[in-house]
Amino acid sequence: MNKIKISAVSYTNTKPFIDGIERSEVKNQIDLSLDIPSDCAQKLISNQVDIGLIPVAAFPQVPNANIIGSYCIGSVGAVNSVFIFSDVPVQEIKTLKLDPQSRTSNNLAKVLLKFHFKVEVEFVSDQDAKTDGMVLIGDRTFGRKDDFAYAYDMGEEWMKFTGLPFLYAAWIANKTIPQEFIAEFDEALKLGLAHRKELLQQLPSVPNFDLDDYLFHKLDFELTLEKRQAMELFLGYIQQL
Ligand SMILES: C=C(O[C@@H]1C=C(C(=O)O)C=C[C@H]1O)C(=O)O
Repeated sequence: MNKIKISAVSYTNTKPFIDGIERSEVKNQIDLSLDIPSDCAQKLISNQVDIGLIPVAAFPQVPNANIIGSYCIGSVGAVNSVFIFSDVPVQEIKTLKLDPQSRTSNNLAKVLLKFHFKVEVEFVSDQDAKTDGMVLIGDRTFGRKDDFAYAYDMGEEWMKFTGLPFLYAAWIANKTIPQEFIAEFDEALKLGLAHRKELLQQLPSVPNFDLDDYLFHKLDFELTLEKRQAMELFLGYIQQL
């Protein structure tokens, strides 16, 4: 049987899932690659993989997109790894650098600035540009909050804006995947989440960052109905940008 090709996020947020796959027989049915989120999305869009843990902002670009399983990368309020870092208060931001590794959080920044903070901002892709602030996601944000005058946690701001949790990335397929495989894959993800304590013992500690709190309390991996509603709402806002 051909292996199912999967691209997953290469950040710490996905390590419990990878650990669960490694612990399970299902790994023998998978050809796994770890990529930055923007590449996970690109690989799924261009059919280089069958399933990706991809930024939900890219969902509309995926042919035959369907969410599989019961797990995701989400948060209920603050997530502590998706930020707008800035030198000035948000109301004074005029220019903002986007994160080339992101698809969801770049759009989330645009949505929050326009509809929640109600400020008009110019968005810049050039990483060398001098701007009032920047979007930064993933491990590169760990312990960085104090390096900037202002740090806005976008999971927290989204919750203030909508009263909903947020869905950053979901396991999305670009074709019909056999139900039997999905069930086995989902069990592996569940197993990985159940072994987070052991995983934490293997991970090197990060200065000024509480990894235990991050993997147990900030990230929320359950793909709930509310998170799906948040995704629908978010995609609707993106269309109004
Ligand atoms: C919580 C996070 O969620 C992520 C944010 C993503 C994005 O902005 O496109 C994509 C995948 C997730 O890794 C994070 O990376 O810190």
